[in-house]
Amino acid sequence: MADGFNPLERARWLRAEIERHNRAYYELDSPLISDAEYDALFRELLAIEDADPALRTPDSPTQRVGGAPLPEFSPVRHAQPMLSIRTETDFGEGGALAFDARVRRELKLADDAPPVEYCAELKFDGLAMNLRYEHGVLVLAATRGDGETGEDVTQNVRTIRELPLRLKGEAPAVLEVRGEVYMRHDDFARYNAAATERGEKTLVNPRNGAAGSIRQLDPRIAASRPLSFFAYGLGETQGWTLPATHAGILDALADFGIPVCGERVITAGADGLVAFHRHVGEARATLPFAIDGVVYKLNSLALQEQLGFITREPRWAVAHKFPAEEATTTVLAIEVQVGRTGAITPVARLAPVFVGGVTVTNATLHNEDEVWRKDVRVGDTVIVRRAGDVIPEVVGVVVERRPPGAEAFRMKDTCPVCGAHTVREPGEAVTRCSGGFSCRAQRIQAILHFAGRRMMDIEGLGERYVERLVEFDYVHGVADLYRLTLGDLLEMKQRADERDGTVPETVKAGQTPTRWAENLLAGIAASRRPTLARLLFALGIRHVGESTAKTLADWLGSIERVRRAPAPLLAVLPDIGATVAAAIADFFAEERNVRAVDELLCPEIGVAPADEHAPRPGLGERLGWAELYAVLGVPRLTPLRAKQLAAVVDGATLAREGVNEPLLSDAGLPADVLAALADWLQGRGHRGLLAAVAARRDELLAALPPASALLPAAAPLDGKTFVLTGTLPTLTRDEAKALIEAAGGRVSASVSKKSDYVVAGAEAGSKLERARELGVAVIDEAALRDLLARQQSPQLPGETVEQAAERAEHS
Ligand SMILES: NC(=O)c1ccc[n+]([C@@H]2O[C@H](COP(=O)([O-])OP(=O)(O)OC[C@H]3O[C@@H](n4cnc5c(N)ncnc54)[C@H](O)[C@@H]3O)[C@@H](O)[C@H]2O)c1
Ligand SMILES: [Zn+2]
Repeated sequence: MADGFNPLERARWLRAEIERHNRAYYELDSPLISDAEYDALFRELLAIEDADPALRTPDSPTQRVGGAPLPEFSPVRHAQPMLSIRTETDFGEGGALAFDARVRRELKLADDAPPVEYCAELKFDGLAMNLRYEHGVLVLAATRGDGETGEDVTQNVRTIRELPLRLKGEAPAVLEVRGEVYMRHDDFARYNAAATERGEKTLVNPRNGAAGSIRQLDPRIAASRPLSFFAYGLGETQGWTLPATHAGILDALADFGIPVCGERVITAGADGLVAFHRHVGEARATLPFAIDGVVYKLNSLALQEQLGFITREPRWAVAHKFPAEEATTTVLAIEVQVGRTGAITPVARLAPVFVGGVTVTNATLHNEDEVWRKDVRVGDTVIVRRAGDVIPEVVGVVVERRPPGAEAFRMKDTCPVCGAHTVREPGEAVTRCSGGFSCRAQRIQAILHFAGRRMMDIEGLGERYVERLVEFDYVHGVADLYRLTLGDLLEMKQRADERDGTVPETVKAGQTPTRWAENLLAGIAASRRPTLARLLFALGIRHVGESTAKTLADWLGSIERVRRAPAPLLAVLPDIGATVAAAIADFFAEERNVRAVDELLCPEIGVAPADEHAPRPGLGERLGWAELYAVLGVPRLTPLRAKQLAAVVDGATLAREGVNEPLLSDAGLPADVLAALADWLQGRGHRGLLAAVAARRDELLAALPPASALLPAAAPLDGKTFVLTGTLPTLTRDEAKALIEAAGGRVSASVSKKSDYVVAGAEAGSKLERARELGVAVIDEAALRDLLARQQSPQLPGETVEQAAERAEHS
């Protein structure tokens, strides 16, 4: 042949290649290529064999089903062969039209004959299974294998909880149920999370998870993997009058107690099939399990019989697939991206591949651990997944196709953008650039976030402009956006064009060359009066997402109040909690952030929330004594205990009467907490503080004083470890321990390098020696009391430290 194409050779090669993939897929449950690629090979072979039937060998994969059964399992000869189904490759309406047309032709229906009735189901993406019930009892479960002979996996199938071991109702002598074993998305995720935790291998996808679990030799392993089942047809039956339709069979199986998927319809004609395909395509992402298409079946069993079978598939059924959500491609490079909070995310640059309906050129690798866990390397062949709108991700590597010399990925210890060193907090998966706002990448991302649609919604301020504005230093912080002039923007564009060597775009009809800049300035100006929630979200405070920003805006009503609210007070707002409250406090503790907010709000720039209001009326009610107790920072008084305390005594009474037994015995607080409370009340100025808060509660709530006002400094012994030894002059060992713990310290039994102090009394023994050896500070009871007394007296709003101390003296 002129072009060197030899169909005989090609067919041979395709057969060998398909065999190889069948083995990897069916026998080893670890495919080397994506289904789409496999299907392409299979179609090509079909086409060659169709063009020249002489090339069709009896052992061609087109003439057979699946793969050989594994020798580890007992073989099961199927009473009726388990076939495959023909796949329509047209993902659009064409697939449904072609099937309906074929059925009508083969049934020899006249053009004006009424539409054919079909049963349409989902095509579950799992593993085909034949369940044999004899007199209602499950006696055998077998895989499809090569269609003739499967594997006996009864032990493993018995572990599927939703499958009845005994059928409901009056069961026939023999009933073989055909269906799919699959793994639900949530079970898959939960299993993988647990496996990761145990340091075990994770499952690549639910399909492989199901297939791999069923073909475990150890039924305990299968039992540990959460599997599910849906029936879709029958094998052999004895002693049963078959229903007249396929839909009738499914209903009957459901009545026997076998799981049958509810997403099925009886419909008529090509239109009905098209509608079902479209409907399922839209619902696909929300289904709790994976499907790879829908299946159409002629509903009437009589008509099914009339059509019969060809080699490996019935003529009366077809699979109409959806575009694959997974594909294989190669990794061209692994780059890292720096996000708004400095988080460094590895990203795989990929050879372009069509998946999930779009061309994908990169996929997130999440973080360093993920890259390691999946061991993705440059040059690797990887399986990429893109489902719905989610960011494409690399699900796994085809290790067999790794080129020699491919090197494992290593995260550099400096930021690729600013060169600052990177840090990874213990217990965190994320590596961050420590450059903060001096890192250009972080600045760019912060500004992009600020301008985003759900934040300040600055029209026209896309990635390209932000990059240039930052790069050429027209914008450093977000406030600078509002200082930009037309001159700045045009100059920036000119500099960028000169540097990039781009010819300025030719003037489009009706567009002046400055139109874009005017539009951008108009977009910036139009963003000046956002809602408070948007502004708060836009600031990019860690953990403050859209809904948290809304809560803050709702309850507090002004950015000033959000800034001044003490963290424990924020923490009692609905759905905020300690982490978020701490993040907000951290944000405003940074000088630069305060300055940025001040700048934005200054009259010259004129960004101002359009909806400031007084604190929500309910705030005063909500901040009952429970919350105020929590705010006051009494040691050991967790929010829950604060609630218990508030249930029996308000702050004014407590300030007046102190911890007295009859008053507090109803609170149900542990003795050590009561002791800590009593102790706290003895502390300098605490009673006075409580009384003052009680007297001025409404005022305080309205003003939401600065954080420093209501909060004691960190407990004096926070994080310090003590060891007690010998007999102290006045304190018992338990009392000393309680005091230390109430002040945030820890008492340990033995001296180590980690000990901060050894408190030694009379007749101290070996611990004292050990402390001296290790150079740990040794103190006596008096010194301990000094440490305990170092607690500062909290201030009230507007008070200096001195004034607070003075007030404390007088109380
Ligand atoms: N990636 C690879 O290397 C590789 C190798 C071999 C096969 N494959 C994939 O497997 C497919 C071929 O395998 P197949 O022969 O099992 O065909 P198939 O999976 O495309 O279709 C037949 C199977 O569909 C299942 N099914 C799910 N829902 C059903 C329903 N409602 N009614 C009837 N059957 C239903 C049954 O288990 C049945 O055996 C190929 O299209 C390819 O995508 C991939
Ligand atoms: Zn950096």
